[in-house]
Formats: sequence, C-alpha cells, structure tokens
Amino acid sequence: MISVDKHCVYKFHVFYGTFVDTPGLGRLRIRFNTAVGVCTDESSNKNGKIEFIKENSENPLDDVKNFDPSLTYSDIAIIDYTHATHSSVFFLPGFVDTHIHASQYPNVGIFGNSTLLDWLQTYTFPLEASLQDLDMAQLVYERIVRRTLANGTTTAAYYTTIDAASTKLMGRICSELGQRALVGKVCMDACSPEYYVESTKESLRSCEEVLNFLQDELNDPKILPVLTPRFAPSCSRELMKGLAAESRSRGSLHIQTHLSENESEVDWVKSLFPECKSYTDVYDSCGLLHNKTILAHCIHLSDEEARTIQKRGSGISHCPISNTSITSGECRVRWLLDQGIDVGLGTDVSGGHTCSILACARQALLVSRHLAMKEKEEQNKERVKLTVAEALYLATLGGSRALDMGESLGSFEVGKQFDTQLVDVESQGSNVDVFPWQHSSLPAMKLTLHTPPLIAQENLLAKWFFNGDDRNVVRVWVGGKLSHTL
Ligand SMILES: O=c1[nH]c(=O)c2nc[nH]c2[nH]1
Ligand SMILES: [Zn+2]
Repeated sequence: MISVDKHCVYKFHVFYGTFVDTPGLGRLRIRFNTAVGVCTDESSNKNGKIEFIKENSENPLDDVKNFDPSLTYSDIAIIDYTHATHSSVFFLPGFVDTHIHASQYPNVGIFGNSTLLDWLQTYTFPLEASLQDLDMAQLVYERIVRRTLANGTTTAAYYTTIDAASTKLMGRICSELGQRALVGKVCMDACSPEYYVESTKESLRSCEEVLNFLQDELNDPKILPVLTPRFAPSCSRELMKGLAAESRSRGSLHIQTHLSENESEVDWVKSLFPECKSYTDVYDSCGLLHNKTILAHCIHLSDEEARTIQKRGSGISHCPISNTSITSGECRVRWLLDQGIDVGLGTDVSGGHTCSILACARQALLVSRHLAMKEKEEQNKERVKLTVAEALYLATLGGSRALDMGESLGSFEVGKQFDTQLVDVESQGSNVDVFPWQHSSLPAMKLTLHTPPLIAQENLLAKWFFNGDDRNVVRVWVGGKLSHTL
C-alpha cells in the first residue's frame, strides 16, 4: 500500500487492485489491476462519487493526472491493493440490507419454535416496547450499525420502533458512524398489545416529527426517512392512507412493510380486509405501492399479486434466513425475477439470526435448491437454482434496485457512489483456507500428472462466498469515506 486514508486532506482517492461486481443478474465481472478514481473533496457535489475507472492500469498516479491535470500530488491518495496475494484481495460493492429491524437486535438467535404471529407476541413486541429507554436504544442501535458495517453492509433499510425519540437517535447514530441508511419509525394503530400501540393521530404525528428531524435537522444526504406501516394487521386503513399521502406530499418518500410472509397472517388479513381482492390489494388500495416501496418476504403471492407489484415498480426484500428460522416458507425468487421484479436480500433481524448479508446470500442459494428439489421437470430444477453470481447480485445491485437506488449504488460505474468493501479471503484468522498452489496469480507451473489444479478467480470467490465472514471484511467505505477497519 502506498498511502493510507486521510480523507480530510486528500481531494481525490484512487483505489487500485482487483474489482469484482455483478453489473447484471448472473453477470460476474472481475477487473484486475484496475484504478478507480473517487472524488473525496467534501466541498464538491461530486464528493464520494466514482469519477473514472481505468482497467489494466499500470500506474494509477498517471491515470489520475490524465483525468484531471489540475490536481496536485498533495491532493491525491493512492490506495494500492495489488500487492502480494493478489487474487485473494478484492474490492466488492458494499452489501445492501433491504430489511432489518435494528430494535430487535438483542433477540438475534432467540426464536425457539415460534412462527410469525406468536413470535411477535412472545419475543418481539416486548423488546421493541422496551427501547423507548434512550440509553438502551443507544446501546442497541450503535451496536447493530457497527456490526452491519463490519459485515460489509454499506446501506441498510432499518425498522426501529413506534417511538419517535429513539428513532431520531438511530438516524443520528447511522450518520455519525457513516452508514447509508433508510430509517423508519414503525407505525401501528390496530390489533396490537395495549402496551405497544399508538392512536392513528399519534402515529401520523410522531411520523411527521421523525421526518422533519431527518430531513431538516439531521440533513445528511446518506440518511433517508422511510415510512413504515408495520404490516396490514397492525394498521388501520386510515393510517395506511395517511402514510401514502405523506409519501406523495414529500415527493415520493420510501415506504417499507411486510407482505405475505406466513399463511396464518395471510388468512388474518383476508378476515380483516374482506373488501380487498388480496393482501397486496390492501396496500395497493391505500396507495402504498410505488417504485420506492420495499415489500419484505412475499412468499405466498398469487400471480395477480405479483403482477400488481411489477406494475407498481415496488421492490421485494427476500429474507431467506428469517423465512427458514420462523418457518414462514420459501420465496420463489426466480419466479419474481422472471417477471421483472427487483429483488434484494434482507437479514430481517431478528426473525433472521444474523446481521450478515453474506450469510443471507448463502441461504438464498440453498433455499433455491430446496425449491429445485420440488420441481418435477429436470430443466425447471436447473432454472430455479440461484448461482453464486446471482446471489451476489441480489446482495448488491439487486438490493440497490429494490430500494430504487440502483442508479447510484450496487456496482462500480462512473457516477455511482463509492460504497465498497475490501475483502481479503486470506486475512488473519480467516475461516477460508486457500492452499498455496490454488492461487491463480502464481506463475504457471509446469503441468505434470501430479500438478494440483490452480483455481480460477471465480472459484476463489466461491470458496469465500461459502466460508467467509466478517473476518474477511478488511475495510468499508461509504461515499468514499472510510467507515470500518478490521
Ligand atoms: O419478519 C417480520 N418481523 C416483524 O417484526 C414483523 N412484524 C410484522 N410482520 C413481521 N415480520
Ligand atoms: Zn421484518
């Protein structure tokens, strides 16, 4: 490495090494010896953006001087990771967690044999209610933001609780720790325990308070508000319509909610809203579905419901660890993708027991294989299986698109934000064992019958995909700014 990060000093950073991303579903792009130039001038409106990408670069300093001759040497930092075990170290877009309950973090791993509706009553509502204590909220929220960053998550769509003060605190914490976030105060005015419910009026009012704080007071472009009607059973029609109106009146704010997660929940929604054609229609008839709406789970949808979601341009958060843990079902991801619906991954802490999107990507791949085993036709069996490249797409660009942020996040392109993790497959303490002869960057060995095979970069990636964890996340940058170091 030639130089280290001192962001206040350098107006321009050039990151140099191997860049891996998925510019489309199933497309794995690996660019060696690549220089990526990022504006890190806080006074510029390009701050945090990728300004140039030079493949097969021999000298990143020449590249940046060619790009902008007015930059002086003291303006420029070169972050060089082309050294040593070159094939094991690579830049990857930061993960996007499209669905995570920050307030449920203390409960990770605690779900017993419950399913959704009893899990909410037994474990979830009591914990969420307790977080109106701001000291507790500070502990929990700070810990989860640090933990998700350490796992390579650069953007997260968070649910907090019904409490406005601690939700504002969460916005502040994300901003201070340098994570891009959508922060949503949970809204619920129906069918909820008396210790954890709001009136319709109070829900809309406290929602407004949080919106005003995030937009006017905190005013950090990385922290966006997201309107959060918890799910149809816990919201009146009036509340859902009020939130839809709020989204429209503020220029299409993001909306997040749960949809069709569990069969008992689907039946319950039918009985609560008999006038609606389907669970999806409940949201649609209230005006909640648009291209900035993120719908978690979507396991038990009908063809018609999927068509409505596609037409509205809403995104889906697939939460495979949660869906397996609280036995909700298997989301048909290929079926959704085939209809042109944007799908990303969600940890769904604490229905899901980990903050790691990499773990969710692995589980998404495995769930797709369970679906494949149920297919009768051989060719369908193959089709429903997700590949490593597809699972990585869901974890990065797919998630960005589901949040309607694909234009600025999720892959390495000029004009996009530099939201990036540096992965070292062989970092100290790594769970991934790579043997010396497996490095594709070693000089070609004389082939004999007994020469062990080299592995291609794709296979090295697969080894990391299935065995890696936060010990491999060496650094994380959000908008070109360092937010985590191992
Ligand atoms: O996974 C889930 N987590 C929740 O907190 C929740 N609330 C309603 N439906 C839900 N599903
Ligand atoms: Zn959830």
